Amino acid sequence: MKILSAAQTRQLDHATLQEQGITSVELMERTAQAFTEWFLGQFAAAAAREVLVLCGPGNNGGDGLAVARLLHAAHYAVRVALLPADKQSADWQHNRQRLPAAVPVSTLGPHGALDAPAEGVVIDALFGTGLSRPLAGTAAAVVQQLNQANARVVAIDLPSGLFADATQPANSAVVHARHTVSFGLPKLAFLLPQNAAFVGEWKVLDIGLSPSFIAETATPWQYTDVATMAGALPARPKFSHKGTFGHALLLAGSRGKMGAAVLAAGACLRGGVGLLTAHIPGCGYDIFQVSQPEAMCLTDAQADFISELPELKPYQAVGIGPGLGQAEAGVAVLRQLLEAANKPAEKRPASLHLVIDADALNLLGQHRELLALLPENAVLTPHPKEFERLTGPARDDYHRLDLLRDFAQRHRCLVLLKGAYSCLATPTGELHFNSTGNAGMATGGSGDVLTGLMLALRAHAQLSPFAAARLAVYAHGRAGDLAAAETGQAGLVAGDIVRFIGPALQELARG
Ligand SMILES: NC(=O)C1=CN([C@@H]2O[C@H](COP(=O)(O)OP(=O)(O)OC[C@H]3O[C@@H](n4cnc5c(N)ncnc54)[C@H](OP(=O)(O)O)[C@@H]3O)[C@@H](O)[C@H]2O)[C@@H](O)CC1
Ligand SMILES: [K+]
Repeated sequence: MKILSAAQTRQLDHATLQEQGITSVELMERTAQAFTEWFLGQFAAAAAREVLVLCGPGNNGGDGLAVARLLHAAHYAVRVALLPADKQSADWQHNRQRLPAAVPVSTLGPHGALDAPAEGVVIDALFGTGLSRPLAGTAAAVVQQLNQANARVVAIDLPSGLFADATQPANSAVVHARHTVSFGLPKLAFLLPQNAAFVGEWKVLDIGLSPSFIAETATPWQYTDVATMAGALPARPKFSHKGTFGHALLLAGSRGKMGAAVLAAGACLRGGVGLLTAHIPGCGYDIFQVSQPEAMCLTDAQADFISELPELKPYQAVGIGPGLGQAEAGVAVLRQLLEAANKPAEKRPASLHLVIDADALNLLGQHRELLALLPENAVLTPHPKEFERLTGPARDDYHRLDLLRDFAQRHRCLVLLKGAYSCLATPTGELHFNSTGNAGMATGGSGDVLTGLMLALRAHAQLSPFAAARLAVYAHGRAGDLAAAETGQAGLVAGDIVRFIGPALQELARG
């Protein structure tokens, strides 16, 4: 699913009107009906039936007026408060006229009490995608009052004061919504941690916006949802054997961190790899063999950390990082691996796929000269701190996305920035935000599980580097969601994610 800019969203609205031969008032009515239907489902309890709708001067306010009329018709106790303005949009005026006289209407002032319903809901229809500058004056005062009242706020389209696709100045007034209900496509702002307190739970409702305009419009931002991923895992051919699904090598573990190697290996095996060999420090041999009998095991000359790179010929994919530690010997191993992957094709296995994570990323951050050796389509899986060690600090989440895009393009690699909406950057400059996963997965070992699953899918001959990476992050999140349904988020541990990789992949299998 694409994510469009605020400007493209306006064009999409216009294209929809032209294509479907409807007026903007009719589209506004469709929008208000979709919102109201969602609202009735969400707030059916008697106590929630007192509603204050705050309306700005544009079409977002027009949506609010139409919603007020529809909720009044559904027997909610609705009040409307208008933001004073020099002019209102034509569709706003249309819906103002249609508002039944029985709905009380007041005008907001900078000092007047907001009088938010204690048990009910405030609908924020002050500003949407037409926000052209930070809020000031009465609008800012109203938003501050609203936030202080700690009211249950539902924002229409966007929390007022929040830009759809750009950062707003620090300390500017933005509504803190419990729910944000938007239309057609998600907005970039919803996916960034810095906006979490403003956006709350978000939802996108289908209002039949022009599919052809969406298909033809170019955007770097994509949202990987369930529809995107249907059938993403190729079926296993009947006459396949273990070689069909690749032989992966995992370089992982150090004294005290063998669990990372065990978890990554488990995820790789559950990810459907044909064969897995792990190269681990000597101290981990018994631990590893006992806990992962399906994997083969090579031990390093060193007992406590990895100091050697094994012969790479048998493998299609190599994963390095989980529990590696930051011993200096790891730098030489990483350098040798990158050099081997860069050697001319006849001297190394065809298409050696690399997955680089955790301590291997920290080593890269400490030795940035190694970045020049990254082979094309290597996948790096940093969390924001690890990413910062590679690129330097970001000013805000939008700047971080710029750094991410730039890094992936410059080094021609895939970079997965992990977070609530993990973002996969491609060498061609696309940013794919993942939709699965939950806060229970913010727990030790979760990243190691992702590395193992990523490794399995990169070893899979039928998946392109990008398809494998996107599938891995989606399935990892989905496995976490299935696990949390059983354990709850607090009780979820990384091993639970491994257990649910099979069911998650099964949902995504091509029929
Ligand atoms: N078009 C359609 O068919 C559909 C549209 N839909 C709905 O319309 C919404 C977009 O509507 P919109 O474009 O009218 O913008 P909106 O956010 O209401 O505000 C614009 C007004 O606010 C003003 N203004 C801006 N910033 C300000 C500030 N800081 N402080 C004070 N004033 C400020 C601005 O004035 P100006 O910038 O010109 O000075 C202008 O007067 C969209 O989010 C969705 O809810 C849906 O129903 C789907 C169908
Ligand atoms: K709004």
